[in-house]
Amino acid sequence: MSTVYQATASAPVNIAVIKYWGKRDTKLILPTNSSLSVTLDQDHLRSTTTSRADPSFVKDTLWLNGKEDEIKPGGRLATCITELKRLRQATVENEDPTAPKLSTYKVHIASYNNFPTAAGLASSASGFAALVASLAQLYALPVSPSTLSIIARQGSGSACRSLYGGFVAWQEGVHPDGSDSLAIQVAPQSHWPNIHALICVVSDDKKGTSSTSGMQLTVDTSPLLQHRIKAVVPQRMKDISKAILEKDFDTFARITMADSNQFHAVALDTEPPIFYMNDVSRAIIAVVVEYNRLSLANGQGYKAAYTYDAGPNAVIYAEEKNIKEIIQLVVSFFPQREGAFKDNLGVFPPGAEVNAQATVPAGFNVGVALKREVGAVKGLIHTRVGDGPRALGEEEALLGPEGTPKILA
Ligand SMILES: Nc1ncnc2c1ncn2[C@@H]1O[C@H](COP(=O)(O)OP(=O)(O)OP(=O)(O)O)[C@@H](O)[C@H]1O
Ligand SMILES: C[C@@](O)(CCOP(=O)(O)OP(=O)(O)O)CC(=O)O
Repeated sequence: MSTVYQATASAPVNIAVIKYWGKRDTKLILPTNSSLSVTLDQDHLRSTTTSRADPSFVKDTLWLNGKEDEIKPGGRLATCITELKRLRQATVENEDPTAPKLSTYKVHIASYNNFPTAAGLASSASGFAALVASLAQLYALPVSPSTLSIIARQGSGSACRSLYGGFVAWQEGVHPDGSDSLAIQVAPQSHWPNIHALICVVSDDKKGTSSTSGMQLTVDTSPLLQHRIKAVVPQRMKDISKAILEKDFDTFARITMADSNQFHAVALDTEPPIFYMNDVSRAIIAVVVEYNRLSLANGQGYKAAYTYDAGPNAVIYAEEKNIKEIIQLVVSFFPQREGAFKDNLGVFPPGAEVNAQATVPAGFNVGVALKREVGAVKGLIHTRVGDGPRALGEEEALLGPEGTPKILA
């Protein structure tokens, strides 16, 4: 029997606290500013990808969630695959003439997201990171995650940050070829493991204006973006990195919310204007603002930080010690359908009905938002900071013996 060259990896989602919005080079995906994110725990949200190289395959093929996804020549997927084959040849095959020439074989790739694709839950980030991680493993590339991040970046900018766990910066870089536009780890998951996240799924529909087209419209038309790039982001990158290293949640929260607000302000400053948040998003902001007001009045500083990407879903970052109170508060305004809250981290007693846990802290002004109907927030995902891509065993492989997906859509 001939050798099967196959590898499986999973990769996490990341949610930025300093937002990437704008490219200076659209082909290489070079950003107009640096950004910084928290990698979320792939025990809860992940993309898993299996890659196989075989001389009998006739074309590079990708199945996403069991359905074939076209690999357009010159497109983002093709670029990532080509770059990884090039790296295999340069760093392995040219060094060791006995190494199998995997770079000359076509690949079959099967990937699965355990959450909705293209719904503003950063599936492109975990998806391209898992693709790059699985091919890097298949090709036994002797390179760092930062080097791999340069390739993932060319799949989707935000994907470069999912090559590391913990707290991750994407340095914008200065070289026109993009060789220094890469991800670095500011701090590992273990540095501040009690950073938790509550994802409030306001909508899991495919969004109206994609990040890719939206950000280019902003680059082309928004005067406010120029101010953001020059005068705001550089200082925020320094300040939030320091806050992370010092585990200073108060500063972390203040900068996170200010940066989300400014990202949505530059979207609004675009011609024609782009709106990603809706009334439910804004009501969640009102609840978090009041929660922090109360906490500040009690001398406890900020206890929750909201952030929104290119869609209406909220991510609320908080320290573990406050997350139960925050979930109880959120369900007071946004009651959940049965089963819509997954108690991934065991906040409530087993079998507890989450709506029955609803309560607001003493002194909280409930007039800041209206209580919504069940399902206005479709789901709540409680997760936390997590690790970087994982190599998985054969039992987790998504390709069957023939090199086609085990599960079809
Ligand atoms: N597991 C995967 N493997 C390869 N590509 C993927 C994977 N998951 C998603 N993608 C790619 O990412 C695209 C979705 O990206 P898009 O930016 O529209 O949505 P999103 O990532 O959910 O939102 P955002 O990046 O704005 O937070 C998919 O159409 C597909 O091309
Ligand atoms: C709002 C954001 O989530 C934008 C993400 O944009 P993408 O990485 O999806 O864009 P492309 O590079 O064109 O694929 C902010 C962020 O993640 O930093």
